[in-house]
Amino acid sequence: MLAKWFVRIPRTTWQYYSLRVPSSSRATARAVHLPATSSLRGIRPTSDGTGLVLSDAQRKTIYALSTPPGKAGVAVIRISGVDALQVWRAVVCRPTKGRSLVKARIHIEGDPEPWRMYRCEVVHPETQELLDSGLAIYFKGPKSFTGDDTVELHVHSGRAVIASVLAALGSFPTLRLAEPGEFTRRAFESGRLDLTEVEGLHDLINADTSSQRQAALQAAGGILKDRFESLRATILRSLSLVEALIDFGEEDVEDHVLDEAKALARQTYGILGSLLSDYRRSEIVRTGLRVAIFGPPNAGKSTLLNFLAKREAAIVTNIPGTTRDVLEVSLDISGLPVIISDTAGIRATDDVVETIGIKRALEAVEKADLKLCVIDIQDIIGSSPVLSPDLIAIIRHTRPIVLLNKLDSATPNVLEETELVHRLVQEYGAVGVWAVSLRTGAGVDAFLEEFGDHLRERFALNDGLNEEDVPLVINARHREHLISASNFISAFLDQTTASSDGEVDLETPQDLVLAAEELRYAAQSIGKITGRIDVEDILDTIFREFCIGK
Ligand SMILES: Nc1nc2c(ncn2[C@@H]2O[C@H](COP(=O)(O)OP(=O)(O)OP(=O)(O)O)[C@@H](O)[C@H]2O)c(=O)[nH]1
Ligand SMILES: [K+]
Ligand SMILES: [Mg+2]
Repeated sequence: MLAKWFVRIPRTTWQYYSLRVPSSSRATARAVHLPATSSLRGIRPTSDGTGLVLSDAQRKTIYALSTPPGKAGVAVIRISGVDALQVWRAVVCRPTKGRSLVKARIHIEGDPEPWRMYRCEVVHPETQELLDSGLAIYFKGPKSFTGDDTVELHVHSGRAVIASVLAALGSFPTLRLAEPGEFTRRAFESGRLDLTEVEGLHDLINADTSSQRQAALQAAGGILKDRFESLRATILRSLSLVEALIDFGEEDVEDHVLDEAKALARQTYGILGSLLSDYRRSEIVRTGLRVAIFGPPNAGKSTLLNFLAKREAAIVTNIPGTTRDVLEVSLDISGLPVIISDTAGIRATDDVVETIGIKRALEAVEKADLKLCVIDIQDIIGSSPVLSPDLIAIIRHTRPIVLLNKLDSATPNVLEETELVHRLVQEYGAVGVWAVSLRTGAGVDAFLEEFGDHLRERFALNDGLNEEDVPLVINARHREHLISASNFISAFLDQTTASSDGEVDLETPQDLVLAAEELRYAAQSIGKITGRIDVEDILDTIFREFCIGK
């Protein structure tokens, strides 16, 4: 059981440190000595955002395979915690020439130099049996990923080798297998990473496309953290001005103090607004851009999907009305994650199933970030073009990119003489028209290249996400706290803004105290994003999503 006790060290009238420590004597000693030490390792803020918690999980040494299980060149096994060095002393031996499995092993003299790779043999700590030969490295805390002493064993990645090394580590009574994400959790708890960096790391491991990788690197590298911390600092500066007014009264503080506090709040409010308005773009980078393919039957919509997916994802036949349901495929187009859906051809029909399919097609088009209308080029050539009024109405409404397919069936300069092409853009509002043959591949490369550029341009997803002025990629959790911070700041501004008679409605100091409270809550909301404010309830969710060994 954890005995909770708190050491409160007053800082200002409203800030204090508190410590919650386990009841073991060692932890107690650390807690008692804490104020005198400069290092705050293993300590993080408490729920009120002003104190610090000493993590009890910090004690146990954990180990796990950090590379995917299975046959490969190298497997990395990580051991992290106070006993890491002890593990090294017991299992890491000097490489020897004769490969006898049973002969006495020579342990490396003295302790390893940190951050240096050693060629070694890995042996069982009790039987001294040779398990594998490989490499070992010792990271001395706090300069390690977790912040604790860490040893990495690089062995051959075979099931039996990995199993024997893990079993050997399991024979240490003080070691236990790490839970999913536990190494990262310790990095967070020791203050090496904040929550946005943890999330960035998670996204980096799961990044499939280059834009996801860039956004994840941005977060993992602390850019999000820095921006959020600076927002929080601005709110706190505003708050300290209001606090000064409260503490010293209007007579002793210069006139413009409240104005200055409000200007800072307004500035923050603006930044929050632009972060939030950019959320859809963030979502696109994180989860993918939705593109819907639609058009008349038999235009080659499913052929296009298969072409993009590089596999036979959808059924293609020359029978109009082949596709009935919406079919979704995740793709990487020019480094962007794209979820592309193929839909039923739009036409008037009595078929019940097809009718439902067409309804779903229209819904998918409505939902999509980008609409791609595929039309058989034959349908628009000649004196009597056959685009249905329904389809024209949908084009007008959705402003799609139009792909004229089956160029192979037309004469090369067909587009110049086709009036409808010009009308598609000028009258119906298509954002672009390309002509291709999905059968011969003519025009397809040019289309894909320009399509990729179009996506990047339209959603401001240019290369160089790490540049200062590039918008940040935020996730749903960040968004929630940004919204509440924005609401609190707006409430503060309301409460301190001149009423209709031109007088600021702050009759009593009490009013100012209440307004200040809004700023305090706003700062707390931002603090929750970085994990500066204790967010115990969501930690489990975040770390559970990691794999074991990370
Ligand atoms: N000549 C020619 N035929 C093509 C081309 N692209 C596709 N087709 C053919 O057109 C027919 C219809 O293709 P699909 O991909 O099934 O068309 P769809 O738009 O998905 O049709 P539905 O699902 O029925 O609405 C098939 O026979 C394809 O082989 C092309 O560029 N040139
Ligand atoms: K078809
Ligand atoms: Mg189809």
